[in-house]
Amino acid sequence: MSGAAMGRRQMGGAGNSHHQRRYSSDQVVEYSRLLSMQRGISGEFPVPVEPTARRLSSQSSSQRQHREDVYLNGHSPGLLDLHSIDTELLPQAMPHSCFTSHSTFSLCFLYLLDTEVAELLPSRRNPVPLQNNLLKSLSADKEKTSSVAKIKVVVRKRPLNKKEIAKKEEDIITIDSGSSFLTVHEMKLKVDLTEYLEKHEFVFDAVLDEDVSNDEVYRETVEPTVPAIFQRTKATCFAYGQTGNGKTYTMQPLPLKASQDILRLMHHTYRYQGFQLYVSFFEIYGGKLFDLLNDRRKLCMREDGKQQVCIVGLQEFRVSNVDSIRELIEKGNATRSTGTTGANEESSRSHAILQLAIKRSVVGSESKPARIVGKLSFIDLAGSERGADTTDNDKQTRIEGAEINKSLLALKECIRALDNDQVHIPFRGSKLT
Ligand SMILES: Nc1ncnc2c1ncn2[C@@H]1O[C@H](COP(=O)(O)OP(=O)(O)OP(=O)(O)O)[C@@H](O)[C@H]1O
Repeated sequence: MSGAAMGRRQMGGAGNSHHQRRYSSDQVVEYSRLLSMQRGISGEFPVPVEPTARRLSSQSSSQRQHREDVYLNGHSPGLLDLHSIDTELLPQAMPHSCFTSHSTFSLCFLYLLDTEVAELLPSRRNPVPLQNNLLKSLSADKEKTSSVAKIKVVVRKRPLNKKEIAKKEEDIITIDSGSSFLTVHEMKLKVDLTEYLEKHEFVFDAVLDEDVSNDEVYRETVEPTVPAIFQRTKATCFAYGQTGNGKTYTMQPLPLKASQDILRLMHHTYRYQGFQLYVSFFEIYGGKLFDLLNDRRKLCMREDGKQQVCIVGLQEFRVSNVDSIRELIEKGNATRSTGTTGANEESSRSHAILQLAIKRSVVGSESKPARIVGKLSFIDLAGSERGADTTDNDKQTRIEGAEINKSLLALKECIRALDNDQVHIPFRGSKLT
């Protein structure tokens, strides 16, 4: 569906210009911006039909060469550390305040991990191998010297929904199958008001098309991190994107799949080594914390003597089989705050954080509390919203939207500070951070 629609758009314009982004972080920013802007023009194009295959094969060899050059000269799709993430990872998205579900139909799906884990991860699948030795050594150095975290950015496209199809909205993204590229087609107007399409190509660590299953999403994103959490690593996987673009749909199956793998490792590879698995699930709603596994009990966030942030009163459940984990996850999901926005009838109005903690008791002192070894956190962020998406909504929904955007802005500030190696990271900007 999307391919054909894309072809139509491309051919429908009076001309084509072609932009390729050079840095992954720019990609995230520019990508969000472009997607946001499309709303105003959706459904306004002439629609001559041009199948995707023809469109792609009609690309000139120089275009293809250019694309390869970009890959070889700086688009190593390896694990990104924060130094390679542009400081403007999220900010442009927020001030633009023009998020819309109607033609923004993909989400950025990221995970961050502690430095230790980078070495433990299997080597990435590079669609185009780095051939330049200098580049190779630079990227190796970068991986080694990354002092804070590693980040991997995966984008998943969702299909147009019924509402969008009914409104004859256009699909503005094409993905070359098996590649890490995606193209956003932006309609522009010349000074003489003739329309033309500008193509923007983006490279991410991975790009998943609309027909990709949740299992494949898991394999691409979370699965490689699971063994690492037995090796004193904390990994965080979060879904970012505007309201209605599929964050919850994508995130919900992941913790259960991860738990299955964790239990398998505990019962086989790490058998008799004293590892235990704990589940906790809470949400941040309106700047306050609520335990989703304990009747939405209000929780407090405190810093201990070691400057570690603790969530006081959060219930953790020790689990040893998949069924009990499934029950807990379902219970938490059912308790989560949802509402309706102009863009999503069942919109999550909170950031939901599900944590799978691996603990271990010291041999010989089983009576003492087990110590944490590693943690896998899944954060289903609330969707960012633009003002126009909330005009139909009541006051409460608009207040929620403002609070959500505020916390996402704080998240952006932290990523920016980490990226700039700043001494002060504004983690106190929001409960989320
Ligand atoms: N990849 C997909 N394939 C099929 N349907 C999808 C896909 N992604 C999302 N959807 C559908 O789109 C709708 C909105 O998705 P979802 O609730 O996950 O969005 P969201 O980003 O979590 O929104 P919000 O931020 O408002 O909570 C749902 O009905 C969901 O089933």
